[in-house]
Amino acid sequence: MTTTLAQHAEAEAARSSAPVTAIAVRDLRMSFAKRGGGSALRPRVTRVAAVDGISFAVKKGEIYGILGPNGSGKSTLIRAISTLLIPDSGEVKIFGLDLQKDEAQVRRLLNRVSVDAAFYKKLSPRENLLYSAGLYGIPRAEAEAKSLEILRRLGLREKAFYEPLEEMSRGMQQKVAIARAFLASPVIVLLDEPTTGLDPKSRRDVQEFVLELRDAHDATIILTTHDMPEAERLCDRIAFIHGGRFVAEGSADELRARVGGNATLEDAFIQLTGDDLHSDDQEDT
Ligand SMILES: Nc1ncnc2c1ncn2[C@@H]1O[C@H](COP(=O)(O)OP(=O)(O)OP(=O)(O)O)[C@@H](O)[C@H]1O
Repeated sequence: MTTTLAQHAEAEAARSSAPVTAIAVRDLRMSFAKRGGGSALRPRVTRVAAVDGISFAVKKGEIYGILGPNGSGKSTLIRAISTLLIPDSGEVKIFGLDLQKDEAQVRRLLNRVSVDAAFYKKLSPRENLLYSAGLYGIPRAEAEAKSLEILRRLGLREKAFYEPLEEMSRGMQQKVAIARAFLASPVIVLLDEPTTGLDPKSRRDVQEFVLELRDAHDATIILTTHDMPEAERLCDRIAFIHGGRFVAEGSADELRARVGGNATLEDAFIQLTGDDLHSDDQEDT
């Protein structure tokens, strides 16, 4: 069997004892055209910078959190890293592979979970997961056992495994999306607000599952959230994003220390961004 570029990059990473950079993002920029003002015949179109020159690096096995309010650019950043959007400029490297030049290789290393996950809604979680497993080349019996184990672990009752997805709540569908992302034991997982809309018990199930997976499989994870306790609990390092820019980066302790005293992470966010995480979204600011 020939060694792919990606396998080679991973093997190189495993050989070295120094922390390996899994994801390196350099000066990434992404803007969208937005209509506003002008007349009905001649609407004014302006460009809105959703991601405005972001650079950061994530080490192999790290859980890196991106914390910011609605409209701050989290999803756009995740979509650009997962090859769903082509950025205006900048560079993303995954284990040294270039996102655009080596797209096919990179795609095999990445898995993204978001609330807008695409499924065959008339089919059950079992059918959807077995279909995806087939695409990953996982044998059917193994896929069936693994899917069931992950869904149980995420607190989904077994009966739901066989019911059409369209009859399930959004939270349950979210768990199926998470199960699918972890089915193939991916090297890098991009979790776009994985617990938004989940009840407290489900949120905890998902958080514990994410921690276990990182510990058991050394997966590298980027996670976006607006939940402070979630960021503190899961993330080795956190970046505060505001208006498409990273305003601060560090461990939760480091971010709190930058503000001083007995500051909470929320205090740190407010002071460092000059904004409140729970204020109205940033889309029109
Ligand atoms: N497809 C698009 N077309 C036009 N504008 C977009 C598009 N996607 C995002 N935007 C704009 O880019 C900015 C950032 O949006 P983005 O969805 O990345 O924010 P977010 O931090 O993920 O928000 P949320 O927490 O609500 O998911 C917003 O101003 C948004 O309106």
